[in-house]
Amino acid sequence: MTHTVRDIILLGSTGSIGTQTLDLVARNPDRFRIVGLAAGGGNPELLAEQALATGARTVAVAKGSAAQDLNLAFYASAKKRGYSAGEFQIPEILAGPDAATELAARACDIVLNAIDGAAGLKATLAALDAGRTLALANKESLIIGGDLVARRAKPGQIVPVDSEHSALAQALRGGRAEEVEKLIVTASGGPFRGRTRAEMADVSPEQAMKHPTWTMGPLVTCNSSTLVNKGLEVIEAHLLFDVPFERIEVVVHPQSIVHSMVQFVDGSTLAQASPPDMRLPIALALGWPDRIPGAAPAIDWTKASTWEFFPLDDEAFPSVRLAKQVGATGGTAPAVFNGANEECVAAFLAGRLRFPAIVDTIERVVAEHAGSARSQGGDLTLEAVLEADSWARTRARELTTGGQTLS
Ligand SMILES: NC(=O)C1=CN([C@@H]2O[C@H](COP(=O)(O)OP(=O)(O)OC[C@H]3O[C@@H](n4cnc5c(N)ncnc54)[C@H](OP(=O)(O)O)[C@@H]3O)[C@@H](O)[C@H]2O)C=CC1
Ligand SMILES: CC(=O)[C@@H](O)[C@H](O)COP(=O)(O)O
Ligand SMILES: [Mn+2]
Repeated sequence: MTHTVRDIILLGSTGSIGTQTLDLVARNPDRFRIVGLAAGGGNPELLAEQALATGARTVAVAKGSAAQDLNLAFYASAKKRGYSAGEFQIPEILAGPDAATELAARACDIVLNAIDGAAGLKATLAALDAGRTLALANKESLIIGGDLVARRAKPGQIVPVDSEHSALAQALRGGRAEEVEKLIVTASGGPFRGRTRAEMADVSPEQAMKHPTWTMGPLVTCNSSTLVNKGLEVIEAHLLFDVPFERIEVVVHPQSIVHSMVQFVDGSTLAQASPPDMRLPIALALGWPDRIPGAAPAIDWTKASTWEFFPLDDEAFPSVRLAKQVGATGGTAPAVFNGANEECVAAFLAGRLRFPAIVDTIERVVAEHAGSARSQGGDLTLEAVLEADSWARTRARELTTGGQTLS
């Protein structure tokens, strides 16, 4: 069966999701073509190599100073490939903090946003405003943008890449919206599953980076160790599928084979199960609603296996409860939650903050925000979200430096 080739602009191409996406695209040239790549500028050699390998027309790099490195890297890569001068095309280079946003609005069929953190927000808005299908891995942009993002998206314009939300979207195909009883979001439980708060007091960044089942970028990996990732994912599920928070539950599933489930009013639960491999949800998002044959290995049912499910330990991991409160508050509260988290994760990974202080600080910054004028309602604007994000980062920094480090 022939397919129309879909042109893709990939934001965050040098990262974990980005590189897995390029692997998938390379294996399906009859379906997908890369027309644009964006990265931060931390790895110009890899970005140049990717651009030459894909023939991307345009390359965007956030660090303005990286443009020169990129140019040099293109020629070095071309030389390494044995290309003569006329054999390769130097792509257009966009450089600066808004380069990815400019690229996201360029002609294509799909923008896959795989930037990490709040930095992906403007590009998400630009892709939606340009009418592109947005394959969304950058969960933070939806979560902090909330209604600002949701009201710019046409029905079906945002397709989830996040494994749990891809699973939920698949299971939701099994019934009508009014037949949904609840969403069950699964969590690996992270590297510290089973520990008490006291037993996590002195864990190191290296320990937090040892995710039990997934290999991911540093921010989402640290967020999985505090369960902040799961809290973010509950808000993401609420925004994507319009299910109230009280009907979204988290269950710990250490094997990370069931990627989430939908329970219907008749008592039936539909689950999506596959070995933990992000190429499957990436492929489904790019091919939606079609499935891409061979996207990732399936479960080997000839082998014995055990799947476990446990209730979440809210005492040891309060971030999910906090995220639900923040999500229900809405407005700029999610931006404050996420901004404080990104600041504290950076401090923890740099060895400047103890692990328990990540969620403790988020809790305190969120509480201060709730009591301040800035959290008033009304139509959310980009300026208000960015201001709340910046305030939260500053406040988190103040609380965790100058001897005020929380327990
Ligand atoms: N990794 C995974 O398995 C999963 C990830 N996600 C989500 O997907 C997103 C990406 O995660 P992951 O791939 O792990 O992250 P990584 O840290 O591995 O990669 C982040 C990518 O974003 C680029 N980047 C950072 N800032 C900018 C910017 N301002 N403009 C353009 N590019 C930028 C980085 O470029 P550079 O290399 O130059 O710094 C890098 O290519 C996150 O939101 C994460 O929560 C969701 C589910 C699973
Ligand atoms: C693969 C993916 O979607 C990640 O968000 C993953 O879910 C993180 O694992 P946790 O379940 O430990 O948060
Ligand atoms: Mn996930």
